[in-house]
Amino acid sequence: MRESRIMPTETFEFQVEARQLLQLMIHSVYSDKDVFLRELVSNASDALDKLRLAKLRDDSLDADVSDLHIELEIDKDARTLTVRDNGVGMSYDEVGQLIGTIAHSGTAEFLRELREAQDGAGAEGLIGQFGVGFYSGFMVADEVTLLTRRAGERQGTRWTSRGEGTYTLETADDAPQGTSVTLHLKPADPDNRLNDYTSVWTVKEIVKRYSDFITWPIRLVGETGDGDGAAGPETLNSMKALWARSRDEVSEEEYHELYKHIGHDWREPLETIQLNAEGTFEYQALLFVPSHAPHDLFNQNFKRGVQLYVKRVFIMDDCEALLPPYLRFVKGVVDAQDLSLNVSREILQQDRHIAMMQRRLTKKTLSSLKAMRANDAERYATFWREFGAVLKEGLITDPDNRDALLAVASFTTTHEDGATVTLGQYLERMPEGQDAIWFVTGESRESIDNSPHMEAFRERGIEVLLLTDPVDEVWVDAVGEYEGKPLRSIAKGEIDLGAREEDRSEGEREQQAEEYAGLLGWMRERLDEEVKEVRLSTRLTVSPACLVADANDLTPALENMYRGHGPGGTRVPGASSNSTRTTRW
Ligand SMILES: Nc1ncnc2c1ncn2[C@@H]1O[C@H](COP(=O)(O)OP(=O)(O)OP(=O)(O)O)[C@@H](O)[C@H]1O
Repeated sequence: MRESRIMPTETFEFQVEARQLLQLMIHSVYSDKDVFLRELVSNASDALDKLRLAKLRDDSLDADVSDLHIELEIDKDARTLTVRDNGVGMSYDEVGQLIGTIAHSGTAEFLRELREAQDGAGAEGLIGQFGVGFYSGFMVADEVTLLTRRAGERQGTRWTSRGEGTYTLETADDAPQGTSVTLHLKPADPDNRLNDYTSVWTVKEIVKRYSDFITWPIRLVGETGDGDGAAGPETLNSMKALWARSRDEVSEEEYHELYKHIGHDWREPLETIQLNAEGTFEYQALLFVPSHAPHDLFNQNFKRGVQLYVKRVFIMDDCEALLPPYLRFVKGVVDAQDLSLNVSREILQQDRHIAMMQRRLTKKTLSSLKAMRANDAERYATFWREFGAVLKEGLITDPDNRDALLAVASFTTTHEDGATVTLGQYLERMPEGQDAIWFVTGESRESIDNSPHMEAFRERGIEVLLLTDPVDEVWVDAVGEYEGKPLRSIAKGEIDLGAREEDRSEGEREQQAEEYAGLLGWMRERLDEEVKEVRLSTRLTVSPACLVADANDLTPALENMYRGHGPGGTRVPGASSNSTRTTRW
């Protein structure tokens, strides 16, 4: 037991961002206010997971884990609803840190997006993404009290706020282990979708809808509306671990609610992937592909990975060893039978079984994406728009799965506006005699369209892949060729597209070269510092001149990126090289 200390009641100001968020909650942009209960139950469930794990790892921890559960208590007279757990709880300092501030890095961006979305339909979706769970209580309550005691500590803490800029903190001697959050409910206002949360029926219905899969019992105590309650408190959820059940037993809605719980997302996932591995090393996995890319997907410290359970016991969030970095957008649960409960991140990185699991989960995910592409083009287009740039990193870092990745990697081309093709489809419609897969890279579609390099290709009707993600510069190099056809940049090296009717004959070209030799020589001299060579070209039809890189050089877009002018903070794995240029006239 830790020493207790008496702290007088102190009033604190919310951090600026927290205050802004609270204001948004109070004047809620979120039409479905019922979700506050999902958020509080979700926090309670996490707190129970944490305590069970802490006790497993340290048996001397002075905490009771004999009946871990969540309680919902309704008091109609006082118009309160309390969500209580006997989980890990929080210390006095933790309450101040976790509840009074917003630790999430993306908060500033979130607030900006939220303000922009205020008038649009997007605002609702944003809230779920940014871990503002606890604050959602202020959508339905005008005062919130949190009483908590950290497992192993003697003294508790009481936190109270009306959400108006300040909160109070005081020590409490009467706090049981765990946390209770009491909401002093606003009057019901069905017109604004503010339901009566003192209604037993309403509360039961919300739990069933949003939290049925929570693996801890959620019990209704106090006013249960069921007579004298002699049969003991009623458990509202079925507690079924969805990943351990066969797919035909579980509804899509149930999967989606689990996704929202673990993915901290409000929207439905795009795809649900289930895997049940039997044999010497058994595990079950339930993976989800979100429908939207998170705002920090390309940040170096993006938290990636799925939740790891061992025999139904939660072990860790963000277990990155189970999927490669290019699948970092995948969320889900993996429950392994034969791992130690004490397994650490370091051990996982070196474990041979984990490496096998990663291989299998990767293949399963890629085959699901392939099936999605084949069966539901529209859904796949959403997937590719959101996550294509990430998946393409795999073309560089995961040669073993390169074919599977190329089977789903989709590119816009000069042929069909908006429609995408795989390299396979490009080859299928490639005219006889074409000896390369042509591509162009650039920062945007517009810059590509205006590129003089496109002229000859446009003129001859040769299909060109339009690549605008920074990673494109690198994977085309790493992959090099597809089915024997080299991938070639239209902006690099000598290009011979074959003669057209109106093209000049060899003799004429030689004559021209002689005619312009003086001018070219003069230019070469003047531009000596800037370019390697100046020569006549057939690749232009309208523009007078263009810059061309040598076949092995960086393209201008990549060069820009390395100089720090490119898309900020973006990581491109495996890039290298330096640059020289040729100017053509
Ligand atoms: N019932 C609880 N027991 C113990 N700690 C809690 C409880 N509720 C909240 N916390 C702590 O407060 C933190 C902030 O909670 P909050 O709901 O605001 O965000 P979050 O849970 O981290 O994110 P999200 O809502 O996206 O899950 C939690 O991460 C947790 O550490």
